[in-house]
Amino acid sequence: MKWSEYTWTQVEHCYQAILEMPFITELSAGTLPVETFKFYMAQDSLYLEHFGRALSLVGAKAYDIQDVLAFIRFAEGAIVVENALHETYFKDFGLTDRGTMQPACHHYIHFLKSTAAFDAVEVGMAALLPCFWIYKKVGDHIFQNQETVNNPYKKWIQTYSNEDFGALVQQAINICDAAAERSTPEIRERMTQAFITSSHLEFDFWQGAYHNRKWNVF
Ligand SMILES: Cc1ncc(CO)c(N)n1
Repeated sequence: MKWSEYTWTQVEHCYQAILEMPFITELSAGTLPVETFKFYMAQDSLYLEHFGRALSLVGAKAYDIQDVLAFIRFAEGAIVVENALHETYFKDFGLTDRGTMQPACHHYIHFLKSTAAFDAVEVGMAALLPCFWIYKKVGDHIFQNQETVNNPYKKWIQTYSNEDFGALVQQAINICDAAAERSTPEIRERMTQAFITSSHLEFDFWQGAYHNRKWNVF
């Protein structure tokens, strides 16, 4: 069994729970409050910028030159999506200031950056994989179960259910499988743990947005 196949079985429950989260079901139905989506979008803009930085760092550490190239392209892609958020979604939803990182985003990004910086490169790759894979699966799920014609969040759904994103996701999975294959059982276990942690943090990112979770103000 491939590392990715085994590891996915470890997050299947988390993934099923994500599909049932109010953020996801309401986004899918088009009934998610606009203020909730705006909070999510502002946080996601910050997320994507720093996700791009973490991808670049893993790219710089990769052994295989093709993997270096792939991660640099992923990083570019994350920053291009961030720009698209700013150019279109922010304007569509009347958002001007993205503000500062709130707890869920802060936790996730700092986990990604510290894993990318301090752990083995394979573990960094595995930590970054749910950002691709879970979004693709959630995007496809929402796309297939859509009932609303004029969903205000249609563009978001298209971003993650389209085939171009699907190809990138498959490439990221393949790179992780090849890296796992070349590594040791100990590293593979750390890869799995990092993948599980990031999957939980994906859940928490949506949960934090749904509940408008912010730092205390003193
Ligand atoms: C929190 C989060 N994870 C993954 C993606 C997709 O790359 C995103 N836009 N935001």
